[in-house]
Amino acid sequence: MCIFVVVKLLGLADIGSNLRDLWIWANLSWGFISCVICGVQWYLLTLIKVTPRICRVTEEDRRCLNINTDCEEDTAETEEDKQEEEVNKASVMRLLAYSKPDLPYLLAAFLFLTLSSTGRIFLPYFTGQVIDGIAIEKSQTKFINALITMSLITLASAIFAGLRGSIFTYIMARLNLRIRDDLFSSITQQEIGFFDNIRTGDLVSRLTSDTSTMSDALALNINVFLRSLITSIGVIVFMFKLSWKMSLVTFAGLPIIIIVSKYYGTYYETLSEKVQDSLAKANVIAEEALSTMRTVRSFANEGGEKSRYYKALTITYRLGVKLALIYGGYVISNEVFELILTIATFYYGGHLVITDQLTAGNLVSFILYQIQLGECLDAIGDVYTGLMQSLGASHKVFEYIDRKPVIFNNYKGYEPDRLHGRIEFQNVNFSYPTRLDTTVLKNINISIEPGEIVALVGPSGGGKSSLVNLLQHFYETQSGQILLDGVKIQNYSHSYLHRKISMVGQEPVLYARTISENISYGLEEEFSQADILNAAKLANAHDFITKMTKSYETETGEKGLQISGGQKQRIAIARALIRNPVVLILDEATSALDSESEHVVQQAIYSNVKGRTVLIIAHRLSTVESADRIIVINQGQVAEEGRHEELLARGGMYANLVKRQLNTLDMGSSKSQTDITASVFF
Ligand SMILES: Nc1ncnc2c1ncn2[C@@H]1O[C@H](COP(=O)(O)OP(=O)(O)OP(=O)(O)O)[C@@H](O)[C@H]1O
Repeated sequence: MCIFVVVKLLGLADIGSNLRDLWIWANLSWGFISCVICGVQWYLLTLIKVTPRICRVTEEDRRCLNINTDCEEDTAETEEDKQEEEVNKASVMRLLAYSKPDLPYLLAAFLFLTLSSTGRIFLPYFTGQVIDGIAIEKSQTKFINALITMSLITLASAIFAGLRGSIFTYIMARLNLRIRDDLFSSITQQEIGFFDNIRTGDLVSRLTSDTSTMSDALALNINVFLRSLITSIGVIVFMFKLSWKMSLVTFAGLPIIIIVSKYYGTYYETLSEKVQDSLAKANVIAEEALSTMRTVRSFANEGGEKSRYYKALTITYRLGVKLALIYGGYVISNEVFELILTIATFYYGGHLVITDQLTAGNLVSFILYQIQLGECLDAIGDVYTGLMQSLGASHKVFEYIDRKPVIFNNYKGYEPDRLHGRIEFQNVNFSYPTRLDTTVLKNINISIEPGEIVALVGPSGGGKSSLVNLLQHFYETQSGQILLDGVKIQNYSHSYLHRKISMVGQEPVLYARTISENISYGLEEEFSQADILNAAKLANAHDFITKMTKSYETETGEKGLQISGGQKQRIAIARALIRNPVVLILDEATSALDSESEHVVQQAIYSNVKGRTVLIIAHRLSTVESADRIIVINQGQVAEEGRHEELLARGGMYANLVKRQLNTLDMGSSKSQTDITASVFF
């Protein structure tokens, strides 16, 4: 109907009707009004489809009519859309606020953008002038003048475009730096429970791809959007100036192209999102397999992992096929509509040139403008999708940047000059945040004196590691408190607490750095080379380190994979000892050592414990028996406590476990004494 109105107007103008006649405009207005009414009707029809009216159908109707929950889905979808819109609005504001420090650069970039876009608008006009000068007027002066003007405009526009591009890229780099820094710092502040619940791959993709997509929003999409918008406005003005009749032909056909593009675009976008999601799932599978390649190899499960990955990829592939079909349909229909529009323009333009209503040069200019407008509208469409993607990504990034950790790390807390190392657990009850329904520690009351060596023993899963996790303030207790020298651990400064309490964990993590850097990890220049050597000697690591060709400068590889398990443990012990901690926690820290090395390390620890409280979690009898006190933890409770001999005499759980252990050893009478002391206790 729109096209009909336009064609009627052009036809009347062409047969020489007086366009000032009222009846002509009344007729055209009627056509236009009916067009609007038609649009409104279509809109109302679409609304009916998604109104929750069907939802008022009773349960009985639903059963009789076998109506499913589609209507609920529809309403849910509209709710979701609304929410997404709100989120996008908030993200735009946030993104703009984030760009505040770049305001001077942004203003400069926008200035150059306006200048370069304005320059580009004049180019087709002068191209037409050159053609008119050559072909119609055959005037050398006219075409040379037009050529010079065109060259100057092109040159200026190129310089401005270059300046615009580099400033936007610079802004993008600055924005990226700020966002990544803020995001990484926010993530590293989160409580340990947060990391229990989230995949590392997820966080890494926030840090890498989402932050890039997000800065693209500003530097790339907004740049392209504004550039295309300014050019489009200028182009439309020129088109109407050259020929209002031809402009009407162009704009009559344009809505069809826009509707087709939007229809396909929305569908394409939804499918693309699905492809991205399925690809992310496949990536998780690949990441898991690649990061555990040793385990995969040792179970010879390469085939299993391959087929898991292939299955995930097949989903992406199927979606990809659908996407390809949709894309094909889109390109064909788009090209056909564009062809129709071009033919209409040439046909009508040719008619205008032949009837002397338009010059040939102006026709060429007009067609160039038409192409430019098509490009700009295409770019605006693409930018919209890109902008939405960026906003989606920025929403996720801001969610992490804004997240307040559940456990607050006190950065300016209590820092006494001297710490004695008295530890008290008072009525502690604890569940992990990921499993709140399971109480891991139940009413724990333990008091450890400064300088005492306490061994925590008990069956696996009893709660020993959870106790030391709490002592390091990795988690918050549900009730009760943990005191260090009579002060709640949460009142201490974060860095002070972790300088005074050092831990060597069950699977010590080394970084892909040199041995020397691993031992001094986190110490920031407050140590000497002698300190590193001393700590390594205490941990019985010095000898094996100096035997390596690069000695302390040997790289340990990713997660310390280039050295043995026992060597890794000794470096981790040296890393704990260099801090000269008041409380030393060894959670199965010597389990990978042979009994000889373990003995040396233990001697080193025991002879250096003066003024140091040591908490040892161990399964080996040799490690446990020489402790000042043994605490048996079973099912989250303190089952028994006392010295080795006392507990043996008491004949309780500890004694039973020792007896059972020794019986097992008696049966293997060929074992040496070393084997006995090294054997697994619990
Ligand atoms: N991060 C966690 N999230 C949820 N539950 C956990 C977590 N870590 C441990 N648990 C659970 O808490 C309970 C106590 O585990 P903990 O590691 O403290 O036992 P443990 O005595 O140190 O065992 P082991 O001797 O095998 O190291 C177990 O049931 C375990 O499954």
